[in-house]
Amino acid sequence: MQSMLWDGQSLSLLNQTKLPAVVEYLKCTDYERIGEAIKKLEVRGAPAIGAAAAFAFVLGARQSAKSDRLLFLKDIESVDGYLRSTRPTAVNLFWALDQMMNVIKEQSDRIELPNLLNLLEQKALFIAAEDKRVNHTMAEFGAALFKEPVSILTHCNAGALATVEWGTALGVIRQAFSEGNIKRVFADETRPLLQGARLTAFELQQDHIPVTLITDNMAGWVMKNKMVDAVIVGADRIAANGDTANKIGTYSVALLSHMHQIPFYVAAPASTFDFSMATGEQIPIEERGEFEVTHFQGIQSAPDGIAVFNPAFDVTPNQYITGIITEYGVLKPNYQEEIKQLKDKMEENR
Ligand SMILES: CSC[C@H]1O[C@H](OP(=O)(O)O)[C@H](O)[C@@H]1O
Repeated sequence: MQSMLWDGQSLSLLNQTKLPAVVEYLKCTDYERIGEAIKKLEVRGAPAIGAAAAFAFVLGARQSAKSDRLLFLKDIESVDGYLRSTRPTAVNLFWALDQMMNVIKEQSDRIELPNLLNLLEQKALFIAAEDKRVNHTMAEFGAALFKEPVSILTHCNAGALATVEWGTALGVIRQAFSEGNIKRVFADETRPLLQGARLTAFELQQDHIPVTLITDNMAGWVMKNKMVDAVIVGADRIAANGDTANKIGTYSVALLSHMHQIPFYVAAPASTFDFSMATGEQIPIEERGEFEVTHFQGIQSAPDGIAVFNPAFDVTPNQYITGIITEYGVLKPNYQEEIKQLKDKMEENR
């Protein structure tokens, strides 16, 4: 199941708001439509958002292509600005757009426009290919944590549908399953948009991985009853001290894991780290509309006019995180120092 497909002229996005009942691809031929898909969570998940934005940037650059170099640069700035405005929390969106803008800054006054457009497409393709490679590398490091069959709880969807392929948290689970070390996966349904019920349960069932769906308020009880050996979740932004933003409800799962002395792992590529943010206090938390909370599958489930608070993410302080699984290995506390070393490794690889 591919979250997106690039054919050289358009980006086809698997419409995740329709899953699991309907498998439908949206053929996007302009950057605004991809931006709209990110806003509406037709495509969602930090790495998937980053890759989709990179291809949107390619389409936007082609739409902006004109002989006047200054006008082209002005247009591309507005394409970049629009894409950056689509969702605020997943840093992969901004990381990917920085990668694309760097091509413009480094090359735009050195090469002809057709060659620049080709370079941009190569960069977007590289971002997508790297996501696939990184997910598999990270999965091997994560699976090595488990030497015998375990039951895992996960929250939201950090699978192939949240990335270009394979997944981060679900990538670790897929690898551990292939090594015979997954007994069962508990998937939190993940209110209000049900990424766990609609997407994680769907992905794992498709892969014949034993998955049990639970409502979010059951996580504590399955832990209390010793039905969970470890928790693995994804991430949308990790601060320089290891504080991690992820889907709303993750913080509660982390506290429950701590209370029940269950290892709590975050799985995320290096592109999810925000080295400019000292702690999680500074991570912008997206707030979404009330309809998502007052309606369940389109049916009103709360009184008219009720006040609603709908933060799409929360932040788990680093002290509740047992390890952060990356393509560079599993980071352990003291995260400040380990994340600095990760940053140095990234710069060496550049
Ligand atoms: C592999 S990152 C997935 C990450 O993104 C999800 O948020 P959303 O569905 O709103 O894009 C959730 O936080 C996942 O853990």
